[in-house]
Amino acid sequence: MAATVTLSGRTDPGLLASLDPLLREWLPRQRWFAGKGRPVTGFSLVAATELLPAHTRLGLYHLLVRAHQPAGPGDCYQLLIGTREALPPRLAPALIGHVTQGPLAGRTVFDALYDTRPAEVLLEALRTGARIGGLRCERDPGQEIRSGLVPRRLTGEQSNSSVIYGDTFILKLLRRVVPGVNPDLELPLALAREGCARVPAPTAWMYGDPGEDEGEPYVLAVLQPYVQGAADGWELALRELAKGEDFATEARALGRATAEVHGALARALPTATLGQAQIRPMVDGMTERLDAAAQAVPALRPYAPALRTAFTALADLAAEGHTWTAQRVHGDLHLGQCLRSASGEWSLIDFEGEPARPLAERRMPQPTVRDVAGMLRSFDYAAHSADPPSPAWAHACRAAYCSGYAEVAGVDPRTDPVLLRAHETDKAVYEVVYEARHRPDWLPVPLSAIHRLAAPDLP
Ligand SMILES: Nc1ncnc2c1ncn2[C@@H]1O[C@H](COP(=O)(O)OP(=O)(O)O)[C@@H](O)[C@H]1O
Ligand SMILES: O=P(O)(O)O[C@H]1O[C@H](CO)[C@@H](O[C@H]2O[C@H](CO)[C@@H](O)[C@H](O)[C@H]2O)[C@H](O)[C@H]1O
Repeated sequence: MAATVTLSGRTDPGLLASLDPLLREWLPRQRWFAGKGRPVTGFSLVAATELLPAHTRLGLYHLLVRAHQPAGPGDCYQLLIGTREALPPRLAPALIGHVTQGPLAGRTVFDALYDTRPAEVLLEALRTGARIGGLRCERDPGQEIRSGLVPRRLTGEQSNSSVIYGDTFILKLLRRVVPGVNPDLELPLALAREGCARVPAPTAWMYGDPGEDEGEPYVLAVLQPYVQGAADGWELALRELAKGEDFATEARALGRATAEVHGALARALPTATLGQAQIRPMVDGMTERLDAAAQAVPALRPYAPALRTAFTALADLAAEGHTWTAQRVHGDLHLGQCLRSASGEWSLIDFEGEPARPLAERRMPQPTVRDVAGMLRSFDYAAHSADPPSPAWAHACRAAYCSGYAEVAGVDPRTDPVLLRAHETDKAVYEVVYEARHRPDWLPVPLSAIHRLAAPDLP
């Protein structure tokens, strides 16, 4: 590991000032930038660690940078910034820009996750349990990490950024970070302790010291075994749809896998009973999200009154004295979070929850139907992304998934239609906002579901 120097934003204000104009251009263009649609008005440095000396052939900074935007304190992002005199052509897509002022004047800066050496530096830090300035790595002593594994950046649309090492491990570098326990590490660790093999067990992870006035460290990165030769559920579903094949057998297996993970989470972490006092704020949250979504996406507005009845029906049941069990759940389960290994076994990944929600909310016990609703929506998504759309395919998958779930959990999610409809509606509303913000071309897919959910009794 190279010698390291810890810098502090407060003692080296020139560093961020020199990057500022470049980051203003580059950051909002990144898929993982959460503040789309609002201008970035400035940056402040939460932490800076020099991992490779800045003025050598390849310099490397680890930065936690707060991007200020109108309304609110702004989000904190994890950046791995490489500096070189010039970029070789292979790194052209990683370009952030050419620095003209301050301590890095004359250097070209780039997203260092595209480069091999910075990715090797990260793995080495994790392998050795390094402490570098405010960065602190920990690892599972029971899992071996060989040195010298060759890194390659995962391409594709992601909420974070990942690097695969020699087809053995995958490292997820969280991009928008908040201080505190992150379910993307917390839940897989708990499941590993419980002996649940449906989720890759974390091998090593990295924390960042909190900034001033922040109590808890940041979880910055998680390394886990790479499921070799895996295909994700979304790819597989689209492939079968294109061939006109049904997916019910896989959907059933996915239902069983989901129920196994839920069972292990219920054993590993606290559960709760939800009565009126807990359902009321849950329903208020769903209603507020719907109102905010209707505000942001005009196409949703005509449906809002009918969608609201899905939430009031749940509140009414609670008022009559119904109670529900809640536990920790995945929180953002969809086909893309399910990996089928070469041997046909399903694993679940990405326990971060819905990235836009506050951490405390994502860590609260919830009805397991939240995840079931996510998967049911996903079958619908696949069927309505197909040309022509295939509602019958979605219907068969949804039924098979619920049956598979019931085989393991002992309870079929369809036996509580009010709870299920409220969660599916909440999910579809989330998707409308997500697509409007990130992939406007996809907006018709959740909107078609909104149309159906608003008129549940139509054939
Ligand atoms: N353990 C794993 N084995 C194989 N591929 C993985 C593994 N974990 C993640 N992936 C791949 O990486 C992609 C992104 O991972 P994910 O945890 O969903 O990140 P993000 O939060 O950025 O969406 C997944 O869609 C999957 O293709
Ligand atoms: O990036 P994440 O995997 O954490 O999740 C976000 O992006 C997903 C899209 O990549 C989005 O999922 C939606 O689109 C999927 C098809 O691409 C579909 O299978 C899902 O059912 C649908 O929700 C997810 O909502 C978002 O949080």
